[in-house]
Amino acid sequence: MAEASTAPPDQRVPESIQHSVLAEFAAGVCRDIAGGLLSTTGDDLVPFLEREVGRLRQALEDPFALGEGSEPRHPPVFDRRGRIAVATNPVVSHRNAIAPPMKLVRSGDECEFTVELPLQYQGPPSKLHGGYSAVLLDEALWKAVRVNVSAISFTRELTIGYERPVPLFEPVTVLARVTEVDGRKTFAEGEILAGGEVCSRAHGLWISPRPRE
Ligand SMILES: CCCCC/C=C\C/C=C\C/C=C\C/C=C\CCCC(=O)SCCNC(=O)CCNC(=O)[C@H](O)C(C)(C)COP(=O)(O)OP(=O)(O)OC[C@H]1O[C@@H](n2cnc3c(N)ncnc32)[C@H](O)[C@@H]1OP(=O)(O)O
Repeated sequence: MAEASTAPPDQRVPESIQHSVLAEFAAGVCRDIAGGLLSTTGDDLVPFLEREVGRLRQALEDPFALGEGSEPRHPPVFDRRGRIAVATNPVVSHRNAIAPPMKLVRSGDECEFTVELPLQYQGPPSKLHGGYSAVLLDEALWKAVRVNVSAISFTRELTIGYERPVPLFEPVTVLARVTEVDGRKTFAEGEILAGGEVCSRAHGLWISPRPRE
């Protein structure tokens, strides 16, 4: 077990680069299995699973081949209390197999993310499930609030407008920005775009908890 530290986040990584890269690679294989189980049937199923398990076995036999020159996206860090913190976020963490993962491209007054959604996120045929559009927008708008307001805030209201279906299997862009700060309340808005066209719009309210008396 790693010893406690008071080092700030991102200062100490309590596992080797190879293990962090291996964990993120394994999460990627889990994602590929999740998608492949929905697109692979009958006689193709066993060879598909053998291939995926084989990729994992090969990585376990030679983790250095994986880590060669690559950096983990989300290595564990020590949090402010000195506890090991793994990035569990179900939208952006490369170590979380249920995250697509959505990637931050630009951060500032406006935050921009890119993401490609595979089959496990399907609602209508070849289109994104609407509830998952809300997940992507919640995360993106929360990030814009996090970047622009120092206190941690939580989603209080989130309204989504579905204007066009969001396609699977191709890169889509998610944009988000803060529109107003009023004490503990921060208002934000954003969009999901595909091929330059707006598919979904969101606006919402984030509130930072009232300081303890
Ligand atoms: C490198 C360092 C990093 C450090 C990071 C450290 C820690 C990170 C920790 C956490 C990370 C958090 C999230 C990351 C994950 C996900 C990102 C996506 C975001 C989410 O997924 S997050 C989950 C879903 N989220 C919730 O789980 C919230 C549940 N909820 C609550 O926990 C409370 O609801 C709370 C605390 C939000 C507020 O509680 P409260 O009691 O303080 O609020 P209250 O009711 O007093 O309202 C205050 C003022 O807002 C006005 N007001 C209310 N509603 C309004 C409306 N609709 N329109 C206009 N005004 C409105 C009132 O009228 C009043 O106004 P006034 O002050 O003027 O009277």
